[in-house]
Amino acid sequence: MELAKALDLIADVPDFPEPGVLFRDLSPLFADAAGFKAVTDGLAATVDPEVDLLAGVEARGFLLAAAVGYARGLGVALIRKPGKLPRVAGRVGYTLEYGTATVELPEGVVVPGQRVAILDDVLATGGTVAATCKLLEDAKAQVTGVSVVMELGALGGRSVLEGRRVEALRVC
Ligand SMILES: O=P(O)(O)OC[C@H]1O[C@H](OP(=O)(O)OP(=O)(O)O)[C@H](O)[C@@H]1O
Ligand SMILES: Nc1ncnc2[nH]cnc12
Repeated sequence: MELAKALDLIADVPDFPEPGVLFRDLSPLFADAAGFKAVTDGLAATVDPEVDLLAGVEARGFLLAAAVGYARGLGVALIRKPGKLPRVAGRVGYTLEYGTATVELPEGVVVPGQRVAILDDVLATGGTVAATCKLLEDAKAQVTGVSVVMELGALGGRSVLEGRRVEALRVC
């Protein structure tokens, strides 16, 4: 499937999870075999060839990082929401378009000096990815870039990540 057609499978849902938020729901895209493949291939092409490891952000980022990791022969660091990890190497709090959140890095996953690319579905305010960059850099990893399916340009995520390589398959 053509990438543009795959991206058209993303549904816009008004007023979720709260009034005023236009939620970009990737569920129909993930459920479509050809669409999921097109987006996986599109994201895989954005990842620097020199990367050692991918980082996927819970929960939707897990699917994308796993698929791209398989396509590119790379492992995945699971960047998790609080309370899930038995051994926490680091923790960073941040604000989201609709609330506050925390991300955690598991122990024994990142080796100092490793080059890591971050994968997620949506870049909105950039809070999640900025927190993930800090988490990885606190662990002495080198963040090579960020790849997302959709960037919500009006929410300014790219400016929060100034100086970083940010690749989006679609900017809305
Ligand atoms: O750029 P930001 O403003 O930080 O927003 C983007 C983040 O928000 C969504 O995750 P959410 O926290 O809703 O979690 P989920 O994937 O578990 O649904 C999305 O999957 C990104 O991770
Ligand atoms: N509008 C939105 N749609 C989907 N995921 C999001 N994460 C933050 N804002 C979002």
